[in-house]
Amino acid sequence: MNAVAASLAPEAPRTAVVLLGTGVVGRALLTLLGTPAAGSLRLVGAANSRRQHVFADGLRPADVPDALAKARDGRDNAPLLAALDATGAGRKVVIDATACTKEATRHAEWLERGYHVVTANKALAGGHLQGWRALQAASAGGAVYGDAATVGAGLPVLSTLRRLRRCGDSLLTLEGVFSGSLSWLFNQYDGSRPFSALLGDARRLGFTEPDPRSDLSGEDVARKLLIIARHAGFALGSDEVEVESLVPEPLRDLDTKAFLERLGELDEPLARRHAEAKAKGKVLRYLARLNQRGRARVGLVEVGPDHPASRLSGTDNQFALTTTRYHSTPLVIQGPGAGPEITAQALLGDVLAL
Ligand SMILES: NC(=O)C1=CN([C@@H]2O[C@H](COP(=O)(O)OP(=O)(O)OC[C@H]3O[C@@H](n4cnc5c(N)ncnc54)[C@H](O)[C@@H]3O)[C@@H](O)[C@H]2O)C=CC1
Ligand SMILES: N[C@@H](CC=O)C(=O)O
Repeated sequence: MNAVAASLAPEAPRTAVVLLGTGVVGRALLTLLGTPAAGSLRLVGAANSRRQHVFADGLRPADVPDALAKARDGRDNAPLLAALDATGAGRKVVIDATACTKEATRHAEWLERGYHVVTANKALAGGHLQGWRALQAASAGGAVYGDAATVGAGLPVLSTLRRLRRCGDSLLTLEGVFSGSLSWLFNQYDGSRPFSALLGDARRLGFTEPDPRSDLSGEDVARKLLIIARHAGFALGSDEVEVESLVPEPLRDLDTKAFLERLGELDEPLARRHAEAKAKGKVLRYLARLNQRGRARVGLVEVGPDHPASRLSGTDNQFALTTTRYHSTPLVIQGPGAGPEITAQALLGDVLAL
């Protein structure tokens, strides 16, 4: 019997959870919810974009895909929240493992109603400034916003920044590689295989967003930059980040399926950029930068062998934080920054920290 199954008991659990999103990250989380580490949690509902299943006495995580496959079409969050209420649990948690903007816009409302929210979905915190402000106001009521998975797939970036700020330190500048998929792509890309073929691999490995244009357009990196900058006190609007998109103009407005059929059109422009960089003894890296005046830019940069980002491997992210106290040398946080297992662990970690 797995850990969550063992907690399928009539008495009120300490923590009850519902899971939105059973894709790459959601499925990895279901696996973790079946381990002893999650023994104190009761999963009472799960949903994908089309269906949901609710069971107030607790769902075995392994049974969720089957339960959703058998459920009728239809989505409504009210029964999921009602299932949380019905448990009488001390901590009621909505876990958002979707990339859905509509769900993200509800985060503040859930917090206001007393549900803790643990999210991998960056669309609210990294979207319009108004949404960020709504989140801050809603969190003041006591419900917790677990956001570790939104930056660096759980690397201790936001927690470190919060800790520094509590001590009176402040962020001066920020630079690094904030995308696991773009890091993996440019760490691998040497011109021998088409960029589009590598992108196909990155999708299969679960590193990209559901629509990889969110990565290639710089949108996902810009969101992470905004989340960090806002945590550091920069009230940056989403239109204040200069973003270089790697998606050729004719591919920008296609639906996802049509875009995926034309991935080959990415190859020529990137092969050219790669050859130009190589001729100068440099490599390409997709960098995010925030300067002391709050000027923010994300885009493709040629970096020489002396640049720290030139030495990254795999899906490594790198966050170099220069602060009033980490001044002569930045505080650098580096490690894998994408992948279902580590992202799911970041979600579980935030739930267990409540
Ligand atoms: N893959 C990774 O390495 C990382 C992903 N993330 C974030 O995790 C989130 C999920 O990513 P993936 O699992 O890779 O995507 P995915 O496309 O594999 O899964 C998304 C899931 O959300 C569901 N969904 C969509 N709209 C929904 C709605 N309104 N209600 C309920 N379910 C809904 C879909 O049916 C699907 O099950 C995204 O926000 C992504 O940015 C964050 C850090 C790392
Ligand atoms: N698609 C994202 C996943 C994590 O946020 C990335 O590539 O970094």
